[in-house]
Amino acid sequence: MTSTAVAHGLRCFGPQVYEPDRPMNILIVDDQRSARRILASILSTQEGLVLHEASSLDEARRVLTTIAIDIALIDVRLDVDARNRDGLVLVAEIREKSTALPVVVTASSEMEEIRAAMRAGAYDYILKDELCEELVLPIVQGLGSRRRLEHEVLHLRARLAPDTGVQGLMGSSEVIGRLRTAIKRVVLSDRPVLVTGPTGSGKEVVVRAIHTLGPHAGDPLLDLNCGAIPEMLMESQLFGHERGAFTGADRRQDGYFTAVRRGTLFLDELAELPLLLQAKLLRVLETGRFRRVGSTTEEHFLGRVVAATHAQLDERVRQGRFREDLFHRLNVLNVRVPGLDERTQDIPALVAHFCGQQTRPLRFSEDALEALARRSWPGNVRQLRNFIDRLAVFCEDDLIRAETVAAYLEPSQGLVPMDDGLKVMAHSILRMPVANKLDAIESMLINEALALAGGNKSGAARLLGIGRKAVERRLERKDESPEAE
Ligand SMILES: Nc1ncnc2c1ncn2[C@@H]1O[C@H](COP(=O)(O)OP(=O)(O)OP(=O)(O)O)[C@@H](O)[C@H]1O
Repeated sequence: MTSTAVAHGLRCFGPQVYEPDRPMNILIVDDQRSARRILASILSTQEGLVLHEASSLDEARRVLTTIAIDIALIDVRLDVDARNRDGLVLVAEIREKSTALPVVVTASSEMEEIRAAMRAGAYDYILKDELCEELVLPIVQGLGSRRRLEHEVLHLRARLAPDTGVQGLMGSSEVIGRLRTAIKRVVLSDRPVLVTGPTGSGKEVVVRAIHTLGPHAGDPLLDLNCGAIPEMLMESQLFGHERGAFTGADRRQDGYFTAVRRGTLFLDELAELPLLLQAKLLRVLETGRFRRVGSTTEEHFLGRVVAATHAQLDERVRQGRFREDLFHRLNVLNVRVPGLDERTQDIPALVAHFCGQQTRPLRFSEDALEALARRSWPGNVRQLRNFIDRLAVFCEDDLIRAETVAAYLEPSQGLVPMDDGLKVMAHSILRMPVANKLDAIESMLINEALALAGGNKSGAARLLGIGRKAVERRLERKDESPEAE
């Protein structure tokens, strides 16, 4: 086998990486070197193509496992034996397991073979007795345009995402903007994704957006809670099982790895996955293959794994409760969903969204929204949603005011604890476009305190929690500073 491109090291038969500007990978499969050379010399006149060659079915499979092949030109007979039809086997396998576009290369006298190839899913055929630029290049160029269009559609879909796939993700803060960008980036790859963030922050919403925006949104999104079922049962749910594999296995059963097809397998609460299954999952991610319980035959996993956890996985690794190699494998594409306290600016949009889901009209006054922003939300967006659901049931007024918020909040849900409150404040101050933030904040605080105390320095000092002299010193310093002139 010769391969002029660096292998992408991807995970399964027909890996997909959507990069519109990358060169087109062409695989020439023929047992005769001279035939491969002729095709290669015709194609080498074209820019933007990277050629790969394979002389047998097995070699072709190996190339397809490691390189994102776009077009495969396949001789039907891959052996001196005239009965050999390995090329047709390859066409069928490619259509089942890959996004490569197969084209058969055969003699014009073999009409039956051509028909069989088209039935197996070949996109076109090239006649061996007419191998020339005029006939080969239009086919390859046509399929190349098709592939580029597919890539472009994916990119455009991802760019238009604010109005489509991430529409369930409410909020307009900078933080949520960055989250949307991260989602759109990971959609362009087919590697596993790890979604992290505190409980109730919206990890599942993010996983759904990744699936919806991806190229296989029409295939299933299956979710499995790794902490909810016993290990044995989980293994058979994930991998499927053969008839008689264990007591009660009275028929062969597909698992999630099969049923998901090219869709998304969402492993929720990943940190709870038992160690044995962690090893098995790693193998699937590395080889793209798995075995049912009780089977000796390997099958291909075609979908994408997206895992979520609110646990600190690196901490679990240190404790020996989570495999380091699996952590690194998954952590390549990490999407972090921030907690609600990091994006209190999103509260009005979230409130409007959840109010819109009620069966009665409900709205919040400005001061009520401010009161919500001052509270801590350890249960994050889920807790906010539950709070609004509760108000919708128990509160008679349609307009919610700050007093109502205070009355209906759970007693345990006090104001933001002082440290946390200061932290949230510090986060937003640090993002402000102000040159000297420390000075700006100090003078703002002093001015506010003076205004509240009616210009009385002692009153302002009491509000600030410092002495009157300290207030005066700071006011003098302010007057002397160059900006004050
Ligand atoms: N940005 C958001 N916009 C709209 N709804 C949201 C948003 N984030 C979360 N939600 C809603 O909040 C609730 C909790 O979200 P979700 O289940 O995605 O959280 P999670 O992080 O997966 O929680 P857990 O860690 O407990 O599994 C859901 O009802 C979800 O629809």
